[in-house]
Amino acid sequence: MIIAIDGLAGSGKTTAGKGLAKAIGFRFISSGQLYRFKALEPDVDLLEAIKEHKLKIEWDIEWEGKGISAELQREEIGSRASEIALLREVRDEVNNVLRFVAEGGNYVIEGRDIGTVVFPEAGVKFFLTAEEGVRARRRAEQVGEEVNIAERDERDKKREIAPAKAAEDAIIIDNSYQSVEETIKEMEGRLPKDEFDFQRFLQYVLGPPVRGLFRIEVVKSHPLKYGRWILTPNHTSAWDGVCLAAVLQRSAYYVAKVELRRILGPLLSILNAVTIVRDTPDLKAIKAIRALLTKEKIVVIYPESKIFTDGIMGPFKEGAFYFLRKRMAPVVPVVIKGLERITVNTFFTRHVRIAFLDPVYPIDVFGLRENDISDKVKKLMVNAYESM
Ligand SMILES: Nc1ncnc2c1ncn2[C@@H]1O[C@H](COP(=O)(O)OP(=O)(O)OP(=O)(O)O)[C@@H](O)[C@H]1O
Ligand SMILES: Nc1ccn([C@@H]2O[C@H](COP(=O)(O)O)[C@@H](O)[C@H]2O)c(=O)n1
Repeated sequence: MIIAIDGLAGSGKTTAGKGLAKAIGFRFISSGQLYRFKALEPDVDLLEAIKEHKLKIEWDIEWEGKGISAELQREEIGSRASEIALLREVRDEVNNVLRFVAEGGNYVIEGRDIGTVVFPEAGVKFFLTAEEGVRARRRAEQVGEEVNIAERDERDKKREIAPAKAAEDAIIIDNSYQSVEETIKEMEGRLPKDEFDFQRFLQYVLGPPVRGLFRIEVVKSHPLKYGRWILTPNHTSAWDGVCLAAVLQRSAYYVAKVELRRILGPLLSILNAVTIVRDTPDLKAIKAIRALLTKEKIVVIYPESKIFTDGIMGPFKEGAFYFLRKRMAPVVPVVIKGLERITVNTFFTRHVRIAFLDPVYPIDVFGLRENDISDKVKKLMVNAYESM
């Protein structure tokens, strides 16, 4: 999901955008930083640098392994950036890079034309504004020098290509007299929520007893309330899907082998399962998963594809990482420990621990093959399992 934040200089796009991204577990990109980088290094081909992993633009810009945000923040660079931002070829280059990096990810992206030009299909669009005097004072405090914000506003608003303006469907927030926290809270309150379904009902009703019965402890969490995610848990028991559902704040769509339909029948659909024929490229299932991700849902795919009861993870099938390599969604590796070799005698003495590892985004694995991606994620999961 893309959340676009546009607005004029000093309206708080970067500060509130980063805060929102942290609160909801998304990554953040400042497009202004890219224009600033282009002003500083005009000869660098941005897309090539990204593909070679030399330029990192998420959160703060890193160039050849070095953070350069302080340098980019200088007023002189900001002013030069707003001049080169008038040029069509520079805008096209920056926009291509933004679209390339963000494809299939969950991002908050700030700028002047994110909702109007770069991502007109963004899931939510905000336009932040504040009185000119307030913005000028904020900017001056940030850079420690007097700032002519009116001149920059004029250039950004009146330029012919992609002028800074609110998209027709943008939510406009005037934060002149708001704290940063109030602005973030207001934005989060405007994000689209999932519709209530049967699985969500079960999570409400059965979540607390299941958490109590298995003494579930989430040892590492990641916010998953919004956006599209693929969860790839290890599979030690038929109960791990139940334990996972009991700690999620949303419904998830479980990818299950088609044979389960014979046992569970229509209950499978009510529980949001997507059935898959194993060991073949099941195009129907791939299409169904792609559609769910486009609708910003959570999909659970077991990379081992069957249960390994003894706590030693089995070989990972590459299919789970197809959607990551095809840039459709980030993967959150999930490690579940404490359900191994479950028997009637040990059922009531379980202490289940669950870790949601840091998400792996399509851009992180650009250039890797599916089996390299699967090895990389398995290594992360095995290390986490052994340390839990
Ligand atoms: N309600 C608020 N929301 C966001 N930022 C605020 C708010 N109140 C004060 N600020 C302050 O405003 C300053 C300017 O914010 P920020 O740099 O995020 O603006 P910006 O819109 O990204 O500006 P630019 O486009 O020039 O980079 C920051 O120091 C921030 O702490
Ligand atoms: N989407 C964008 C983002 C920025 N610009 C131009 O870059 C200048 C620097 O941006 P900051 O947000 O870091 O201040 C800005 O003044 C704009 O001229 C842009 O055109 N489009």
